[in-house]
Amino acid sequence: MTQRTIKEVRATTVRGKGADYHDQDGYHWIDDHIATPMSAYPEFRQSRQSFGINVLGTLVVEIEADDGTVGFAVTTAGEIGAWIVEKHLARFLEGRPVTDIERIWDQMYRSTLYYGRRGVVLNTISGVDLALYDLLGRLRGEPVYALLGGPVRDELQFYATGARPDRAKELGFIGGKMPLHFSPSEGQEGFAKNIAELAEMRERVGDDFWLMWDCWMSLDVEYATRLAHAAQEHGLKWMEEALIPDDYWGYAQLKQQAPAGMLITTGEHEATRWGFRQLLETGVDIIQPDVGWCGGITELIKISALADSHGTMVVPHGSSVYSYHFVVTRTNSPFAEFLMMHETAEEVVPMFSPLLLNEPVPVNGRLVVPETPGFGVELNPEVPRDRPFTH
Ligand SMILES: C[C@H](O)[C@H](O)CC(=O)C(=O)O
Ligand SMILES: [Mg+2]
Repeated sequence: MTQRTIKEVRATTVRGKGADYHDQDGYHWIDDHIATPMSAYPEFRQSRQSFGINVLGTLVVEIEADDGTVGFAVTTAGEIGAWIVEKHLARFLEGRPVTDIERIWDQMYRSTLYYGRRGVVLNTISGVDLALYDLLGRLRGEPVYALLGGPVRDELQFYATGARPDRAKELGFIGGKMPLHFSPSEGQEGFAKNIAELAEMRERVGDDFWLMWDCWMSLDVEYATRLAHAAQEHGLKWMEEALIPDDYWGYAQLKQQAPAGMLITTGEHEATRWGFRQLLETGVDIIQPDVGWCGGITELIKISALADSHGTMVVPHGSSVYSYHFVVTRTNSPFAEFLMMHETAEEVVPMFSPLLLNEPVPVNGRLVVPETPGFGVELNPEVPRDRPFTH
């Protein structure tokens, strides 16, 4: 391949749906009285949008090579991310060879340490990193999974996240992860309703189907431990993100106190190899980095190797194609998540719809990752984008 250099980096933003999958209008299961850290405040219990879960919006990073080829990626970072890309990070890319992925990542990370390390800065770095992989794949005419060493299995199998594990079973998924609806602030009555929902879903799906709970950072160690023990008789496979991400000590305690055989999982709001090192030391069973938030593919390779050396599985959070191209290359990522973005979680729809074209979805719970170059998706030209900053 002719050595190509990066000509220009552009950051645009999109409002509504897209990578900010919480920015839904109208009824959606994903915003219907889900337990969160904000459930402590009754006025913010019913809707996550009420406390601003959708304020960021989508960031689209495009990287153009000197021959006009454009790679892109999407993540949750909106205008803040667009500013970081245009005003700060672009300098580490423009004029560099497109293969300088490690150097570019390292310079983006080190140069933002004084205001970054986690959160929206790492989301943004992830977006740039993924766009670079997309560009390299397009220039080489290869899917990203080939750049990562090639697949270790022929197809992916998925569990589904949504309010209807019973429907997920009919659709061929291997399990269903449902949101926990009631937080500790909703007392014993809420606790009983949580257990009743699980029991009812177990009735509907039968004994052999995986059922999991996504607790979205809403619990404390005492409540999570009690809930885990009460859930055991209903065959809960794992309890996800029970605690706030900074409570590494709480995760260690929860892992020790949880019933034998029930998995403790977390990590979608964690970032970088150092954050995941701390998490791995707690003994959790599965780590769940979001590829668009944890530092991108470049960082995920390191996180995954670290997890492998601990004997821990890596099952990325959501992330659509950015997850699929990675998961298919790693033996310690035996299955993938599919986030049901259908309003009532009854049908399979593309996760980042309507922003991406050609976004693959599982059929009968399975997917052969397409061999289209890069991540194999295109931006939908009908979705309006803004470029709030330039450099
Ligand atoms: C359903 C959860 O509250 C969240 O919106 C998605 C998530 O954490 C997951 O897919 O995992
Ligand atoms: Mg989750």
